Amino acid sequence: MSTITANKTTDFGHNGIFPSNEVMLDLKNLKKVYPTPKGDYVVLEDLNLQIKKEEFVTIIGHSGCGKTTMLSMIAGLNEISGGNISVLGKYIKGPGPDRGVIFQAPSLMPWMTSLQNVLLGVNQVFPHATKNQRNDIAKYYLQKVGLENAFHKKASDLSQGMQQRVGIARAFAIKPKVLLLDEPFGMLDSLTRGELQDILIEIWNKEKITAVMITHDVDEAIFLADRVVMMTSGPKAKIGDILNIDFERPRTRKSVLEHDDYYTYRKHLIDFLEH
Ligand SMILES: Nc1ncnc2c1ncn2[C@@H]1O[C@H](COP(=O)(O)OP(=O)(O)OP(=O)(O)O)[C@@H](O)[C@H]1O
Repeated sequence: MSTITANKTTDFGHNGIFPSNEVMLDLKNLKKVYPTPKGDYVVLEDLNLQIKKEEFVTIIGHSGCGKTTMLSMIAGLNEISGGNISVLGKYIKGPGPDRGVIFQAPSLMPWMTSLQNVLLGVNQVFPHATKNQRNDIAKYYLQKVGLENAFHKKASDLSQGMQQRVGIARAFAIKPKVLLLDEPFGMLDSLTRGELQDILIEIWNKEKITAVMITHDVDEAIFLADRVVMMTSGPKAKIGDILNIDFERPRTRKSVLEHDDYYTYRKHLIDFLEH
């Protein structure tokens, strides 16, 4: 039986917890202030987090604590008010192809086909590849998400689950170093959700990229993650606690549910959220 290793990140200090050559993503003393009519609102303050290469990290925390704010800052879509974020030791200065994003709603171009939607990113990131090569990349990832029969279907004709599959294919097809996922399965029924979790893990495992995913679902957080990061409630939210999930991979839902530590992990996360 493995043991629970829950580390308080407040003990980590600012020099990091992992050797620098193992770190993919480094958030140092991160701060975010939103100006509001009532004055400045400090959402995040002194937030420190390191994420290792090829790690799958899930983020949980109360609604409104600042999870999306943090993720959008990593994506380079939201300005940093203080501190810094680096990818492989380089400070980020805006969005870039090294970071792919999957949102809750995939925001596809509704009049374009699945293939055309995936090609939008591929064409930008691989401008020197031939048209055939770019088509092959886009089709490869569409096949991976089970859309081999829907290359030429318009996005507006696809179900929500299929649209999210296109969103996943689109994000992987630009071959990012880091994949950022903001509640990607939040709007889906549980069966589709399970299927897409399996697809996500399969491609993540094959591509060896780093994944950071926000979820409100404690079971999803445990099933997918190497570590579950818990954010404190705002204002001035930071990392409150981190839980290492020591289950072997590949995992099945059954093996996870039957594991001796499953309910201990679950209780740890629920206790954190309830206090
Ligand atoms: N552009 C903005 N201007 C002012 N306040 C904002 C802005 N964006 C977000 N906020 C506020 O910042 C806080 C954090 O929002 P954020 O969306 O990051 O939280 P969250 O943890 O992702 O929430 P949820 O789990 O509900 O998605 C909230 O109080 C929100 O109202």
